[in-house]
Order: sequence, then structure tokens, then C-alpha cells
Amino acid sequence: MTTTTDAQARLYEIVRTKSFVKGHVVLASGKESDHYFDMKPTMFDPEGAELLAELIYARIAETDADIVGGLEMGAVPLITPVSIVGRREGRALPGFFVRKTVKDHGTKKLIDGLSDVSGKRVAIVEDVTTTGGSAMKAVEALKAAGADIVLVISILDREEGASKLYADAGIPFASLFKASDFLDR
Ligand SMILES: O=P(O)(O)OC[C@H]1O[C@H](OP(=O)(O)OP(=O)(O)O)[C@H](O)[C@@H]1O
Ligand SMILES: O=C(O)c1cc(=O)[nH]c(=O)[nH]1
Repeated sequence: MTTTTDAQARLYEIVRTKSFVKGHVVLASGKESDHYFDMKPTMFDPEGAELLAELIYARIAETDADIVGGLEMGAVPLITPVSIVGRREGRALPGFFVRKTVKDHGTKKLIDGLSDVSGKRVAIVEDVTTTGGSAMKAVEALKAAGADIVLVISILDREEGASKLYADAGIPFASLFKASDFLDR
């Protein structure tokens, strides 16, 4: 039987080998860093995707969320796998994503994948949080559409402001890993 501890340990190895990159980089916030977590190779790895979905779903299952989604692009590879795990566990957790800018043709949507989020309790997923500002854009779009945010969960929090941002906003915040799990070893 695969326990949560086994899954977390295996996922740690996948993130360490596929997604932890050293070298100068400019971040979404404009900050600079000497390391980067490129989570896409982990999210698109079959085993990585499955472990992420199971571990993230386990955290969401502790809440009363009834939909799951997040900001493009980082959240998008996580959303459907988490919904599928929810379905297998007997819990309907439809997904959606928030565009960085409103689509200027076709449906002209900002929130895509679900027709009405009003009154829904939402779990927001994210691949990496630094300032937390990107996931907060999804939070703000959902709130403006009448939804209630019950959790923001990131694969990895860089411990550079996100937890304070969400604490100040009164929104529960969690991450599977912290940057220090990788940097201090
Ligand atoms: O917490 P923050 O300071 O906002 O930084 C984290 C964000 O940075 C990355 O997005 P980015 O815009 O670089 O690219 P993406 O569209 O590939 O997700 C990442 O996916 C997070 O969304
Ligand atoms: O802050 C960011 O833009 C950022 C940092 C990081 O380590 N990984 C990522 O995808 N984005």
C-alpha cells in the first residue's frame, strides 16, 4: 500500500530531479533568484501528475470545497487530475481555470471551464508560490464572480511572502513542499 508519506517522499525525488534548477532567473514578480522550480516537468510526468493529484486532493478533501481551479498556466496541469481523483473518491469536484487576461474573441471568458461559480466554495491550486500574487489573481476573479475561497494550495511555496499574503486575507494556505526542503540539503 502506498501511504501519504511514501507518496510525498517519492514526489520529493521527482521534484528534486526534474524541477529544481540552479542559475540566475527573473521571477514573475520581477524579483531575481539564483534558483528556480520549473514544476512543469513534474506536472507532466505520469507518476508526478498522479502523486500530485492524490496529495493535493487529500488536502482539498479536508475542506468543504466544491470546485477546484487556478490561474493559467501553472495551475492548469493540476486541475483535471485532481478532479479525477475526487471522482474516484466519490466526490464531485469540477474544475475551471482563470485566464491572465480575458479572451478577446469567442467566449470572451476570464473564468473558463465552468459556466457559473457564484455561491461555490473554491479550492485554488498553484504550482509555485513566491509572492502569492499570481494565485491571488485567481482568488480575486472568483470572489468578484461571487465565489468563496476555502483553500489556496501550492505544490511548492518559496517562503517569500505568500503565506503572509493569504494569512492577511484570511484565506487558508498550504503547500506540499517549501523551498527550504530543497535548499537546505
Ligand atoms: O507567487 P508569484 O510571485 O505570483 O509567483 C509564482 C507564479 O510564477 C509562475 O507563473 P508564471 O507567470 O511565471 O508562468 P506560467 O504562466 O507558466 O505559470 C508560477 O506558475 C506562479 O503562477
Ligand atoms: O516566482 C516565480 O515566478 C517562480 C518561481 C519559481 O521557482 N518557479 C516558478 O514557476 N515561478
